[in-house]
Amino acid sequence: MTLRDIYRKGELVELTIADIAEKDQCFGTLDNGAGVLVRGMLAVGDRVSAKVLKVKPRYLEAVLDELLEPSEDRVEPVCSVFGVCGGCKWMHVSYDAQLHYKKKKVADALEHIGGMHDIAVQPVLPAPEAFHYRNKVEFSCSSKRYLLPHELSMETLDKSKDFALGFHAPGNFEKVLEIDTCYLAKPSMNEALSATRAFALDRGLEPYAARAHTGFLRNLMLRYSEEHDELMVNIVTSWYDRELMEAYRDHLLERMKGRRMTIVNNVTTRKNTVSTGEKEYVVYGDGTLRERLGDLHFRISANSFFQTNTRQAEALYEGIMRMAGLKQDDVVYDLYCGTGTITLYLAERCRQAVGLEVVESSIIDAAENAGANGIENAAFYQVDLKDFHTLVPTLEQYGMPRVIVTDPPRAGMHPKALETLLRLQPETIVYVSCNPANLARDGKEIVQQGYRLEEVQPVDMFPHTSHVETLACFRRTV
Ligand SMILES: C[S@@+](CC[C@H](N)C(=O)[O-])C[C@H]1O[C@@H](n2cnc3c(N)ncnc32)[C@H](O)[C@@H]1O
Repeated sequence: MTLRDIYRKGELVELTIADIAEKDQCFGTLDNGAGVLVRGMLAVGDRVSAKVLKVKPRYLEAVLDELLEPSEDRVEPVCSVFGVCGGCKWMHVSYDAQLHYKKKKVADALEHIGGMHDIAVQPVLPAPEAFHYRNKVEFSCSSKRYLLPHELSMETLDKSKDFALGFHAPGNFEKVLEIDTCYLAKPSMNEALSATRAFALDRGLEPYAARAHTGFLRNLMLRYSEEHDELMVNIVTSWYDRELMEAYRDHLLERMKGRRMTIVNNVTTRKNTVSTGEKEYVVYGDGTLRERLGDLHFRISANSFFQTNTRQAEALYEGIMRMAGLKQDDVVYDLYCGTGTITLYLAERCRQAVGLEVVESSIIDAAENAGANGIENAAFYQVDLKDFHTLVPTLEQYGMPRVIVTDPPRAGMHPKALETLLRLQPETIVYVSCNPANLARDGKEIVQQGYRLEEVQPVDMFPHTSHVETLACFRRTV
């Protein structure tokens, strides 16, 4: 008998959740041994009833129908829109349990995808703050409000359902869920959110309609400097209206008296929902923030890349430095260097650091950051790393790198970039990864080319989400 002979779509099954699975799903087995992938806000140890969505040849796909007995790992989520907003998928489990499952995620990927057994993954380095840790949050404005079940019947919402400022409902490019307080954002960001909403509603600002590509107010992007307790408010609109922006400035300054801030207006006519404007107007202050990481100082503009959890970024970078084990005379490459933060950390401890990155504005920021910090032994090159090999002859002027740090985007390294890295045969490779599966895939190749995976240190940059950053140190054995 196959599973298809036993189960039907829509049928309810009862099971205990045994493990986490890909794509924020969980896994469990039925009494007869059949495996079930379950969607929903679940915790390992929950006893649930789940509705079958698909019967696959070897397992079932199901969705949570009812929580029968809660897991001991469960805690009360602090956020009233938890479960609807896609931002914090793990807010209902204790922080200790989150760390445990993040470590397991890394260990499982290394074993099952990377074929690397007996790797001692270190306990996850916890974040110093579990809430209000984000230094950048981006809210969207929409003419279509995503209504919560209890709001659907509220007549008072008739008017305000045509305006929402918050986060996109998961998988919905059009509808936005109103957010009053985001528990990952800094308190001053929540103040700016509510002040902006009040201004927009009072002035009757037309919210952006994604499908029709009409409307004025598109996004509210907020950044925060820990060093100066200063906020950057970046209001993204479809066109520029100077008088209105001046009124917005006065409104924010009045509503948020005593808060240090700078205000910019990015204007974009593009269809996509990215907050990068085609033109930027500085409305108040100088339009940039200053932030410190370790001994280094950075200037951050509205559109530059910067690690989102400032304090934990320092811990991450300290971990990289420890694994890199630099000597005074070393040459080190920093692949996918963004605005050069890691490169500059490295440069302080070696003879020459070289940062490589594809985005031109990031390379310009990186060179400026080097100058502002008085660092002369850091060089930056703009390159798509799949073409890394074409740059190698130019880089020979610095000498061979003993250490290479690589911090690729979620997709991991391009095979040609990895091939070039391995051809350079550095003694040490420090791989910084935001995706354990791709770390395992690339790690497998690195190990096959004569390296030993010596240390794996996961770092929690994003509490209450399932994301985990990992540092992996590979040393050449031949
Ligand atoms: C995870 S971020 C690393 C940022 C930086 N290391 C830091 O700590 O701030 C990945 C970086 O890779 C860059 N990138 C993405 N694809 C690339 C490519 N094909 N070649 C070079 N850089 C790329 C992105 O622009 C981004 O800055």
